[in-house]
Amino acid sequence: MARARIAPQVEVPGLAARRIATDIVDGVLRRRIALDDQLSGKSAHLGLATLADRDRALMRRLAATVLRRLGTLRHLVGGFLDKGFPADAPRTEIILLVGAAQILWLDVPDHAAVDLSVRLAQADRRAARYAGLVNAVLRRVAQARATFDAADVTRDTPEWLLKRWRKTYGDDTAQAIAAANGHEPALDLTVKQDAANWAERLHGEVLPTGTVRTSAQGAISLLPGFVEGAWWVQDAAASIPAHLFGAIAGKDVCDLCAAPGGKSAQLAIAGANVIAVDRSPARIARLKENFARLKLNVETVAADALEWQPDRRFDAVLLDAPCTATGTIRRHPDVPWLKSENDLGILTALQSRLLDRAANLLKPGGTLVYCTCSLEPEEGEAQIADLLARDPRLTRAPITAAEVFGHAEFVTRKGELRTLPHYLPHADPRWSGLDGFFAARLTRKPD
Ligand SMILES: C[S@@+](CC[C@H](N)C(=O)[O-])C[C@H]1O[C@@H](n2cnc3c(N)ncnc32)[C@H](O)[C@@H]1O
Repeated sequence: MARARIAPQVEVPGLAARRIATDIVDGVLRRRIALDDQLSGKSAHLGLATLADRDRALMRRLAATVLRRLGTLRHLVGGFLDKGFPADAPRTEIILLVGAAQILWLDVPDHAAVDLSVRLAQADRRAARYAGLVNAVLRRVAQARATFDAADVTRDTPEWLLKRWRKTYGDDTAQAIAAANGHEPALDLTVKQDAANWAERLHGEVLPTGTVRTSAQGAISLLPGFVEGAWWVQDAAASIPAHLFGAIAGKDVCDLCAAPGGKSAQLAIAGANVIAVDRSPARIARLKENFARLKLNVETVAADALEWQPDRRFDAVLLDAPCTATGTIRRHPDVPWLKSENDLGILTALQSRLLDRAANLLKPGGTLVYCTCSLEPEEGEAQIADLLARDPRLTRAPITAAEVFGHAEFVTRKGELRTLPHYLPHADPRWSGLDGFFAARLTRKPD
């Protein structure tokens, strides 16, 4: 291929949003940095501050769409490349995927998607020589749009993960989970009080869980109710475990993996005396910010739960353990591309040590709720079965359908919570679904 000159980048409208989306997708796929970490906080992309609100929203949507539909995009675009994606200029692949996502799913005219992608290639030292290829391939993507079947979402789940879900849940359910993960979900909020009023103000609806689900777009901090601390962002499924303690007012509760604090906040609002522990000082700082905004008072401890030695035991312990997070792919489309089967072994070992610790922190007669946002049974059902086998002080306190807002499909035969991303169906897929969560409730026998 002929050597191409690198074009100085002329800032045409919309180019910065595409460039930053390309950087961020590249950051996930090649540098393995989580999407959220690139969008806010200390590692956030420096260019974000330069984008107008509209461009920032477009950029986020673009990066998330590429990650959500990565397998489909690679399949379609790869089909137009005789020699595969250029190995000597890896950014070319990302530019092509970002361009194709605009043509297939975003409201961007084809010529703009192609032109901006060519400009991105021209400005990159290595990809510049492939600018002509980017132009030709994206034109073919535009021509193929009408006939390409983009509905086969199973391509968007890595093979190892799909294989596990088929084994655990059967082919049809695995397919339904993959399909649910293909849709951008609505925003879920847990409100301090008066859900119906907030649903109206935010043009949303109240789900059976009490969650307010809204299609509100844009910066969260600009939505009504944020500044005064009327609500916080929390998926409907994530709000269920805290309810499993029942009447908790006045009880001493320890939340062992607490940050950023959604479940501690629910417990504090329900009247519990909460102590929120988390290993990460940065995440504890975020939790404190959240609690200040929500005007809630909670004791916090930045410590490793495995080493932390409190001077008392607790009526209730919540362990929302670190996990592969494979139940949250709808909201975190980078998860399948950042996690591998190796992570599972490391995390399950940590979870079982944390469970032993949690059991030791309970008063006799106390209640332990364990939960993970994983679809993998090793991080849920199997952890509890193993714990019950090795710790005779504990018994399962089965969860009933009535406790999970009448949703019998959320409860397993053993009385554990198991939500799947395709539950809570709605005619509009963006309004349906909830995270895949597991939860079990155990009690410690009196000494
Ligand atoms: C699933 S998140 C918790 C989410 C939180 N419960 C909520 O509802 O907002 C898991 C948390 O566990 C923390 N963590 C991981 N290992 C830990 C350990 N050994 N001790 C304490 N916290 C830990 C992580 O820093 C992370 O904040």
